[in-house]
Amino acid sequence: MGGRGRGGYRHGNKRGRTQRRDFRDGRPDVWKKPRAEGEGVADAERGWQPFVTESQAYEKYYKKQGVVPEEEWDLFIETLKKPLPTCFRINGSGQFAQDIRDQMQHDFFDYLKEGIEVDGQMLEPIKQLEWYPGQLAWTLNFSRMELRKEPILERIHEFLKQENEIGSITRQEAVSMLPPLFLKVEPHHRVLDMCAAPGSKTFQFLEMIHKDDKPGCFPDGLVIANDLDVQRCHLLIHQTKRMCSPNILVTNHEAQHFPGLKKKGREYAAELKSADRETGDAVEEEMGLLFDRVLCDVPCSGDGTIRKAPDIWKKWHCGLGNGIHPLQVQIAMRGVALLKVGGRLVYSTCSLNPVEDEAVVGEILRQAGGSLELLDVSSEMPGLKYRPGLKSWLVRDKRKWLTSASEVNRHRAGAIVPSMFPSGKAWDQPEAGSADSDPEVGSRRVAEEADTEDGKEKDNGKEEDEAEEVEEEVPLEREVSSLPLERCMRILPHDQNSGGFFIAVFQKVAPFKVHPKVKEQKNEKRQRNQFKEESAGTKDEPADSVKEVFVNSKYAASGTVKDIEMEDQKEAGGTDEVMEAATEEVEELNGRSEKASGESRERRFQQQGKWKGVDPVLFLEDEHVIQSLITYYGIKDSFPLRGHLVTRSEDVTRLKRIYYVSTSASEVIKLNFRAGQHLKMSSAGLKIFERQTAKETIEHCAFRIASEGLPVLLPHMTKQIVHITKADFKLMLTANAVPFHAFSEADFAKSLRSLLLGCFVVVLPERNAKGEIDLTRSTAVGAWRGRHNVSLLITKAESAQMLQRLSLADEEPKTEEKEVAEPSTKSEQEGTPEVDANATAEREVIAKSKP
Ligand SMILES: C[S@@+](CC[C@H](N)C(=O)[O-])C[C@H]1O[C@@H](n2cnc3c(N)ncnc32)[C@H](O)[C@@H]1O
Repeated sequence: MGGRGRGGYRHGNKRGRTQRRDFRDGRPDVWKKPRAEGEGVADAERGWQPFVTESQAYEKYYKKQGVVPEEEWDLFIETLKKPLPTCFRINGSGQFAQDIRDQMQHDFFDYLKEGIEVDGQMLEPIKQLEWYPGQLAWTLNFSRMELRKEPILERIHEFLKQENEIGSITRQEAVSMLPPLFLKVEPHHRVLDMCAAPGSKTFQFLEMIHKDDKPGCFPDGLVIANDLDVQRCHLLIHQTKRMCSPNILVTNHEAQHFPGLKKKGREYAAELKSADRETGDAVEEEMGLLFDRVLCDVPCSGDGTIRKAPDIWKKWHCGLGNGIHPLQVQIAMRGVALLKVGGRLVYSTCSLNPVEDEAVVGEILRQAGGSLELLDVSSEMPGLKYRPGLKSWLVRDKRKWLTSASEVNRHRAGAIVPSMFPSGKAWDQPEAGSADSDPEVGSRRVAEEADTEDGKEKDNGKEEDEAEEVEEEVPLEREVSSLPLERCMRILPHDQNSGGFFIAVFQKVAPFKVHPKVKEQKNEKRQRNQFKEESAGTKDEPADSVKEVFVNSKYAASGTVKDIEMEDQKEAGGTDEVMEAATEEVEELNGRSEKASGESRERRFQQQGKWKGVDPVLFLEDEHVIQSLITYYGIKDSFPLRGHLVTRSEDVTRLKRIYYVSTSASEVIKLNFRAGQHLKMSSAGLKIFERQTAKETIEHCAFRIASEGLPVLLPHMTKQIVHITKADFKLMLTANAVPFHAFSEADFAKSLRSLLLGCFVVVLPERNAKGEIDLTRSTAVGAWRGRHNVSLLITKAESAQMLQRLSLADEEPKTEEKEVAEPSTKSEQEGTPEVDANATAEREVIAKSKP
């Protein structure tokens, strides 16, 4: 749908509530000083200590790695100590996005082209991100104080805040916008976002998938957004809801073990039999769940985000990168296995560390053994300043700089693995011809061992870095990789006043075959874990593999990426309140049996494979329910319900919510059934119907339209719709339940009376030049028809936002002068759906407080 998530097709969804964080101020800003009693009081007197923005360990490490040319070092460090500018981009593309861009340009940015003076100081002008396609992204660098002092800046701030709230723009770190752009997602692509939460890049993928949508049509593509962390999955679901897309599945797996959904047993054998034996591998690749695009935005040390999270200065040590490297390789390799031949994969980190960056890319290429090409994408983003990837670097461990795996102490071999070095060669690489002679297997084996090392051994980088006082010699001889790692891109913060970032873009050129030895090791490991689990006899304990990753991800995320992303998300609308609501809903989907069995609601990591505690996604096949929906809302054949409605409950009588999935999502759900339900889905598609409880309406249809579902359903509805005038719409927005006789248009009251009791849709139509209703620009809101009056199914805040948006606020009537009756019967009050009880009560308060 044209305006999905872009403010174009405005409807009464929860965007207002989700986005109500201040555009700039909402984020807990670590740079912000705590509010002082008296503004003039000195920092020291107030007890506020500035962040320490230096770290010997960090500076030594990066100086020696040669990540930054010597002559730029001072500028690099100086930039790292400055707060990060704010960036935002206009959501979507096409005419609607260009209109907003032109409005911004004309109303605001043209005034600021030359910069602006505040307190005698010239501020930086607002700048376009040169490399962002369509000139749809900007960066601005004003402090709160500067915003307050200059009215034009204040107005810009307000404008951006409002547009962010209604979903026309998204605030996102500039460099974080890059991976989806390099993936070049098309509407027919199946995309896997392996480590997706909180979802800023998933949101971009959905925009790309829906970029050519016509009202009422869905693309063939699909986005599967996965994250290990259950709570972050909730955030992801919440974030992507804004797009109102049925083309999304949110899953909750360890990315390195993401299920391939390959069919097993007889069906699989039969298909293989009918295929050409010679190309058995290719056939195997084509079966199961494969993707056109894969993003591995992996967990990392996050030291590229140090400007936004200056606490990293204090926490940084070289063990962070070393510890997460094996997991990064594993995740990427799983991505490679799940990628179609011809497809693209992006590996990205917000770390500048070559051990997390080039070393992983090198290992991916070695393990992929010719099935992958590292692409030179330097011409794909004109204007983007970046540094080519390094071919040579060092590994630091136990206060030593190491040039190759041969220098690693045997007792450290579990923590410092060969793949961390430029050559990737194992220290004990066996003779050619032996079973272990393949270097990829050698390094893989050590990586696997590293997994099973105890956390203490891995985690000792900090003490060693802190203890270091003596300047040691740096080896002069360095290994140099023979791989084309210069095709990777590192973005240094001082290049374009951004965060630090690393990207590598791959193309799969041939089927990838996991080395039999690696397969064997994996199986052995799986069996070991199973055995341990069984002998421990504690079903509640996650398998060891899960624990290992838990350690790794905690390690990677502690105080860095996770927290920052989480804060970002909150800033983008994920308030605690919203998180709770989202959590509750997803828990209901995911965790009913978990709750029933008394397990902790807070449990974040669940078992892989045949998971428990998560209700499966089921197709709604109850003909009575489906028929009642079709009849009540007059749903056309152009919107097929059969095979597209899913639920989480087998018991139709207790069904609370119904979700709509696109054909592409439906196919994956079916495949999941055939393959034995290995995919653990936290959410599927978008919520389209919710159960209504009012007795008199249930006989017609037990479900009302959910706000997210309205934009996709409306173009296919023929019943329960009324068109409203601005004046009457305003009345509905400002008042509680409005009696039929209170509307100014007699015809409108008549059409209301002709509706069936229960849910209906109010449309404030916008017409195109030909006088036809343009649904993409019209406003549509779910409403409730009682016996004597009607009310909108939105909250007070959403009403207020809509009033403002429609520029109706100025012409508001004095609501109290216009008598608005209360619902006349108790049953009618009871008939108003629960979610609206608050909304209507809140609206009443507004109405009464109006002058
Ligand atoms: C860098 S963040 C991803 C940011 C995200 N791509 C975005 O743009 O909003 C890394 C994510 O990886 C998740 N994670 C950590 N270990 C993981 C694993 N083994 N499998 C899947 N996800 C993992 C973390 O929960 C975190 O949400």
